[in-house]
Amino acid sequence: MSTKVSKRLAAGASMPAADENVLANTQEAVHTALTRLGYSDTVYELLKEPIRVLTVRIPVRMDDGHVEVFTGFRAQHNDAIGPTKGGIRFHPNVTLDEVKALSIWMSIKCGIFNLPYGGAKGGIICDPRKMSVHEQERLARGYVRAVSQIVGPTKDIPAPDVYTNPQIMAWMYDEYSRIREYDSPGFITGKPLVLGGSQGREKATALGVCIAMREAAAARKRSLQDLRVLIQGFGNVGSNVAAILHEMGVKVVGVSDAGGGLYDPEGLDIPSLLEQRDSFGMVTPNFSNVIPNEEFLVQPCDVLVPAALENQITADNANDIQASIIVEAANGPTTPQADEILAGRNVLIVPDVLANAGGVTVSYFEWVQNSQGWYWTEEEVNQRLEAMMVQSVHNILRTAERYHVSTRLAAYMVGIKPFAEAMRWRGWV
Ligand SMILES: NC(=O)C1=CN([C@@H]2O[C@H](COP(=O)(O)OP(=O)(O)OC[C@H]3O[C@@H](n4cnc5c(N)ncnc54)[C@H](O)[C@@H]3O)[C@@H](O)[C@H]2O)C=CC1
Ligand SMILES: O=C(O)CCC(=O)C(=O)O
Repeated sequence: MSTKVSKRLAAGASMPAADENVLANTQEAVHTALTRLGYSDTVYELLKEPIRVLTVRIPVRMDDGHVEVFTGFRAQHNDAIGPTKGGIRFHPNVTLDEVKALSIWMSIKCGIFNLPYGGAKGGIICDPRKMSVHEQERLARGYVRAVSQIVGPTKDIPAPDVYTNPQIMAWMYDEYSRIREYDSPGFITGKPLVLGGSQGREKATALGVCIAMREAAAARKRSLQDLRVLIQGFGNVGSNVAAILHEMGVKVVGVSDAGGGLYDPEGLDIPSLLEQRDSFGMVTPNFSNVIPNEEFLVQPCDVLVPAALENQITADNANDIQASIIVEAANGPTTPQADEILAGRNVLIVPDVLANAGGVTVSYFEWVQNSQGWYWTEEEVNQRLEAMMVQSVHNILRTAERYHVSTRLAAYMVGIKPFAEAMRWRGWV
């Protein structure tokens, strides 16, 4: 760990456990990647934090008549390449540091996939599971009013993330268009199809994860059809990974949600679980044989797909994880200490910034279609996504081999380089 980061961690009494501080971990990874590529400390100085962060307070009239004030954030990491882009998360544990880290990860994804964007991310501290639909709508609209000055189709383009969905994107799109007094479909992606959404966006992150899994398995000389897969999280990403794998004839032996996990070594009945799933990705309340979340990740499997939240694979469970391949669908699921343990055990990791970038890639397709008013078929979307995923996975595997570094460091090196170069050409550094 660099001296700067160690000092920052030592100074922060109220910070989370050092190994679980997602912002410090991300800064450390960016620093290592830039140093390895030979860039100066000035480049790191500009890339270690978002260039712009807005904290907003959003008053919302609740259904019982009282006003509740919510805190929200929008972090824009770097706009040297183009407008910034990234999802909005509704979750009770959202923090500013988390949103900043998520915005940096968005930049790395865009860099790896050569998308003409920098990264951004938004979050609101709230629990939509305890709010009515009308309260969620008022919150979504209030957030857009609060950040409207810094977002827009050529400035910063939001999208869905944890506990947000096409309906919330539709309200946000409507609110933004009213403020600007013209229809602006390119302001936000992940919209319903009838409002200019893209074919394939809903499943795009999951499809990208499955393509990355197939390529990683091939790199280990394994066929996907022979593998047993364990999926943590049964929301947009996790449930669609399960659905796609099931269609491909791959055995899904475990799925979990915020309440715990279900496991069957013979393979779960995925179509039935998909039918029972609620809009917040919960399925376990319908079962009595639920495994506690702490025990779920260490169940027997060949491939583990974390598709929930950050810091799930830690020094506490990394030695007991049985998968030989981990495909990170979630953002930031693995701590640096766990990474080291897994590397020592020769576990192949397809890092988040590579594995889950199918989502932002098809969001980019949506934005392109909105600007052209010309819409593609699902087949066209999926073919383009497949080509970009395969190329990116092989690029990262080759880079890891060439520089003798982990796949995560290789992904950071490939993803951060375009930002360093764009800033140099612009004369910023
Ligand atoms: N939706 C998208 O297009 C993209 C999502 N991601 C990432 O994928 C992850 C999942 O996102 P979504 O599926 O969109 O969210 P979602 O809100 O649709 O689903 C979240 C799922 O995680 C489960 N969960 C929450 N806490 C849990 C815990 N402690 N243990 C096990 N499960 C838990 C929930 O019950 C739910 O099943 C997040 O890290 C997100 O940032 C990354 C790229 C794009
Ligand atoms: O679709 C997008 O623009 C962003 C998706 C996202 O938030 C992510 O990749 O973490």
